[in-house]
Amino acid sequence: MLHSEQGDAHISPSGQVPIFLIGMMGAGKTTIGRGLARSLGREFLDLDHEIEARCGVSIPTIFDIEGEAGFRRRETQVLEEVTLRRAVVLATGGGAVVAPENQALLRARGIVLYLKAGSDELFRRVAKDKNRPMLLTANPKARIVELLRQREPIYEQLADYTVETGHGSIHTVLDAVARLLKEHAQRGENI
Ligand SMILES: Nc1ncnc2c1ncn2[C@@H]1O[C@H](COP(=O)(O)OP(=O)(O)OP(=O)(O)O)[C@@H](O)[C@H]1O
Ligand SMILES: O=C(O)C1=C[C@@H](O)[C@@H](O)[C@H](O)C1
Ligand SMILES: [Mg+2]
Repeated sequence: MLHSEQGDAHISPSGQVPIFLIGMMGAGKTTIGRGLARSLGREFLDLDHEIEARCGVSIPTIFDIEGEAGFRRRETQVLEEVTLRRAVVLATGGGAVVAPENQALLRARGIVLYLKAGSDELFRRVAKDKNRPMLLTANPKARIVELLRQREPIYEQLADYTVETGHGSIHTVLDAVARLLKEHAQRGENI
């Protein structure tokens, strides 16, 4: 549910409430986010890309220079800024939900949609991609299992809606999201 913060969120004109996608690496936040934004006629923002644009370097480089703690500080700063944008679909980073201050921003400022997939499928999707510093370990599959175990309760607790993305096509997921948002609007909720 959309909780108003400083009284601003609930007075957004129709079509202005930001939609935040949360979930693990490979769950489809970027892919589904782009498609959803296109179908709603909204701007699409990706938190990881916004961080990279502001820093002028890639996320792996930020991890190399500043470590995870430095990346997380930057992630919170950029999240604070981009969650104020109206009428956007925002794909967050896989770990953006962990910091309590980030949870508060997401909860207060928009509709939170959890894209959920199991560890086998997540691993299949990200295995060949070297751009994910959290997975640069001897056993990336075990790392995904562990991160999912830690984060799943946070994703579940933060989500207004959850959509399974581990099976079926991108099209099927986009249809399911569109249906949820339509029902949300039909209940008289802001969107
Ligand atoms: N049903 C589906 N829903 C979403 N993505 C799917 C689906 N089926 C296959 N895919 C593929 O899974 C991959 C999802 O990767 P994507 O980069 O969108 O994830 P992400 O959640 O943004 O990850 P990260 O947090 O690392 O940025 C894409 O290559 C996409 O084509
Ligand atoms: O799951 C994570 O902790 C991360 C996911 C990516 O989206 C990036 O934000 C970064 O690689 C960290
Ligand atoms: Mg992404």
